[in-house]
Amino acid sequence: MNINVLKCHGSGNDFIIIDEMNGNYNFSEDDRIILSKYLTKRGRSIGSDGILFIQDSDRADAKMRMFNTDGSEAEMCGNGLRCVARYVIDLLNNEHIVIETMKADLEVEKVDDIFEDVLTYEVAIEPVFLHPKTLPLNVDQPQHVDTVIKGLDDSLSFTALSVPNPHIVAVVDEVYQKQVREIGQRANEKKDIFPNGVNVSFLKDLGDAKVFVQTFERGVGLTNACGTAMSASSLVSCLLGINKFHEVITVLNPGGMVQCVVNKDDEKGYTVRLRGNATFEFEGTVDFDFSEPEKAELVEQHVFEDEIALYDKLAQQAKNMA
Ligand SMILES: N[C@@H](CCC[C@H](N)C(=O)O)C(=O)O
Repeated sequence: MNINVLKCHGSGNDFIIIDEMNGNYNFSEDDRIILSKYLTKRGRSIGSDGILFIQDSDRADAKMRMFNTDGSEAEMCGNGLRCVARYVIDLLNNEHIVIETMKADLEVEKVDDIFEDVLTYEVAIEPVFLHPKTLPLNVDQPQHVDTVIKGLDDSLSFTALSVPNPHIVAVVDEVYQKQVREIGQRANEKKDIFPNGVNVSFLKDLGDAKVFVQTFERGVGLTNACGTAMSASSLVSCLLGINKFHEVITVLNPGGMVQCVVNKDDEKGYTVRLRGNATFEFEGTVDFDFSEPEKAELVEQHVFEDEIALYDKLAQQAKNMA
């Protein structure tokens, strides 16, 4: 069968969008898992950090479902939601819309560019919980803030939170990719501690409301950036007094940069607004046979060269700032 795909990224965290609202594909749940495992393999048909399926919603403007490269489905995806926001906003010609996700219906909107000519979108990251059972993290206290996780690593202190996918964040003096990978892999092997796995981030404070964040993503591995992780890390930086609630935090990452504002409200508790690019790379068609998924072939139809070049400038500036 032929499947239309749109390749996109948020902060270099890249995805394949498949529009099931207009595509009429009738995928089963198994089909989505197979597509996620095969189309995301780097060096093969496309390659990405996951697939974003856009579906009809009976209560919002559209529904986003996010699948990791191992075929697991995530509760939420911040960088992906910005890309879906752009796609649906363009489709409906409406700049403020609501997207249904697994745990919440989230407002998304087009906002002023955070970098010259790089189209920018803002998404709500909520609900946020600090109770370890919401990840789940098997520990016996109502919150796990800046504390060693027994059985993971004795030298690192983590804060655990769900936004609403599960995250742990360590504040460190220097970020070493090798260490992030090692701890990320270990955390995701230890099902007695994290039964559903976890996204693991290391945050370095750069001063002046700027931080650098590197993440090992559950179901994927090290990525250029993870939107929910940058939101979770920003919240942790406010909880630990590094940054301030209600103020813009610039989050640099290996793929670029975003802005986060962490809000604290008596009624809603903690919420985060995540703002950044949603860059389209190319659109095309994949010839896919579910009985021979490894033979999938991409026919590129249109490459968005100008957007790619404009984003490269942002990424370069982010590199200079980190
Ligand atoms: N990259 C995403 C998060 C994707 C899901 C994550 N790997 C999980 O399993 O929770 C983001 O931008 O938030």
